[in-house]
Amino acid sequence: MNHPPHPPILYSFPDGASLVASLADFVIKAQKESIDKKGRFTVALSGGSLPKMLGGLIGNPAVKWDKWHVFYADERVVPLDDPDSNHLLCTETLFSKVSIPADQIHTIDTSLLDDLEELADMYEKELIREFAQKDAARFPVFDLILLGMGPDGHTASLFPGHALLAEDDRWIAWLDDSPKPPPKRITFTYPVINHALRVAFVASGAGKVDMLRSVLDEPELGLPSSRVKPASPGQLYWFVDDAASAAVQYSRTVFKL
Ligand SMILES: O=C(O)[C@H](O)[C@@H](O)[C@H](O)[C@H](O)COP(=O)(O)O
Repeated sequence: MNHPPHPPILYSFPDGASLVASLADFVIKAQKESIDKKGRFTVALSGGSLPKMLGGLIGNPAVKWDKWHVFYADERVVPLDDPDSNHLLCTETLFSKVSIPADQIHTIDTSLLDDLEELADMYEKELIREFAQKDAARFPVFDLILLGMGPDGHTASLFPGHALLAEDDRWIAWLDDSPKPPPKRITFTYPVINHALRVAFVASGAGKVDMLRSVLDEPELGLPSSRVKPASPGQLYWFVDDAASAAVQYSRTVFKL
């Protein structure tokens, strides 16, 4: 059956503080719906500024951290204590300040295997264990995948022109030729991203203005971030600031707290 995607919902905020606060409200609402339905909340995180943008959740009594199951939309294949590690970033920025049970944080443990394909297989198997029996679907259905957008339009570790943009079978892929260092990475594929119930991009700053316009107003360019189109009933959201959305023609919802 064909499930055409809903159009993206774009929320634009005057400043970082209101973006952070509204993103926290959005995540808490998604969390409540998921826990009410299934008793758990499955979330995928990315690197960049994203973990910091989740700061509105820290210390918020509405967040049921013990129900969170956290995964990585992508990871740089470096030691887990390397400053380039997304896991290190998320640990320092978020996990060390909240109480997610350690076995519910699904690290891509780069210390276990040198071989990228084996590492991707290992993480894919971990996802299959967590999702396949529970959701009985061909691809996992995440409650929420949180993504950033790079200045070249990449998201997760899906880069413009890369062969992985066409991957339609695997859940987890690997690459050793990332145009942005470090070169070795593990990443969710589009089938995983586009089966999620909710995908939210978070992007801020004037440095994103041209790329955000291209991604939203020129989907025909096929930029990696434009290819994020969760199938119905999934929904794509953009949480951005007004500096990033200044050139966008696509309809905007301006949030007032
Ligand atoms: O893996 C990487 O190279 C980065 O983590 C990258 O994917 C980042 O998430 C985006 O460039 C958005 O970054 P900002 O949100 O910091 O702009």
